[in-house]
Amino acid sequence: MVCLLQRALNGFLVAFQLALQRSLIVEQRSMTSAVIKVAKVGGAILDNPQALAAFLQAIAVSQVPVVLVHGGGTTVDQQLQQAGFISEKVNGQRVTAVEHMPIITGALAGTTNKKIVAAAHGAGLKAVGLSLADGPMCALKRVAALGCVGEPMANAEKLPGVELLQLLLSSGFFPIVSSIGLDQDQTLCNVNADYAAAAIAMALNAELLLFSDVPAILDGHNNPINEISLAEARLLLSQPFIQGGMQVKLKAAILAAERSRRSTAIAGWADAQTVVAVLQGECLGTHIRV
Ligand SMILES: Nc1ncnc2c1ncn2[C@@H]1O[C@H](COP(=O)(O)OP(=O)(O)O)[C@@H](O)[C@H]1O
Ligand SMILES: CC(=O)N[C@@H](CCC(=O)OP(=O)(O)O)C(=O)O
Repeated sequence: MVCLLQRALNGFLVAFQLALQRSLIVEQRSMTSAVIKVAKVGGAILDNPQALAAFLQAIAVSQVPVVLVHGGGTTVDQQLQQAGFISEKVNGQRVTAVEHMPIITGALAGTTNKKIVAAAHGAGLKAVGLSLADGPMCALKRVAALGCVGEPMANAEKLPGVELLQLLLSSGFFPIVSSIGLDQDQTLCNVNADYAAAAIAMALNAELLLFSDVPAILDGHNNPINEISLAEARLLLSQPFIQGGMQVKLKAAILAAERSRRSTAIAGWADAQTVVAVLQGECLGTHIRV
């Protein structure tokens, strides 16, 4: 009798394990076939460890394949200042002297990247820290007027770093990418993180979601702008209330929407529920429709 019961129990356990395995495989398959999202988070989130943890938790629960590109402008400001350097921005991009590059590389590809990797492990994600230079992920042309600054160039062929990202995603890893890249002479360059995210989104044919310290693009009366067409977004660029970092962000969003023919979003990172909703395709923040 005991023996029969034991056998029935074993049979049940085997069937249960098989069902579990099958559902995990189905879930993994649907994760890898879903549209990839390239999420970019501004560096200001690092000043708020609780918000960073909640943001990463939101990515973990969203069940969406995500590549995270991060900024770190505030950390760069602090570290350049500590070293006695004066730094300025032109139209939202940092003028980067060659002697600033070791500090900027350390701040973005080192301190910032590894702090986010550590926090992502805390959220249960299999985080891997990379930079644009790994592979590499995109080709850059120097913007001579800004010093050691690179801007992504459109690339017909898939670069090895893009394949690396696809490999990592298909194995369940969570790539976290800083915006330090290489120009055509293989020299390190500082790249604005919004442009870096747009370039990766285009290369992966992914959807671009730019998370910032503001909930949306605000109009001249400080009201959030919700859904706009690509044509309306282009017109917005010349409006006087689009200033500094938002100029670059809007340009990056337009570029990605134009090239990938996918809607892009500019939303806030401060509320984790908003982050989950945006990752799952809800129209919160500013959406540029294609
Ligand atoms: N029209 C606008 N709507 C919203 N934010 C704007 C606007 N114009 C300028 N900004 C500024 O842009 C900032 C976001 O850009 P940035 O500082 O580069 O953020 P991030 O680090 O998230 O990329 C906001 O904090 C705000 O101060
Ligand atoms: C060329 C350029 O502007 N590089 C940026 C890179 C970091 C960044 O973009 O950070 P945020 O997203 O936090 O602003 C910089 O040096 O600040």
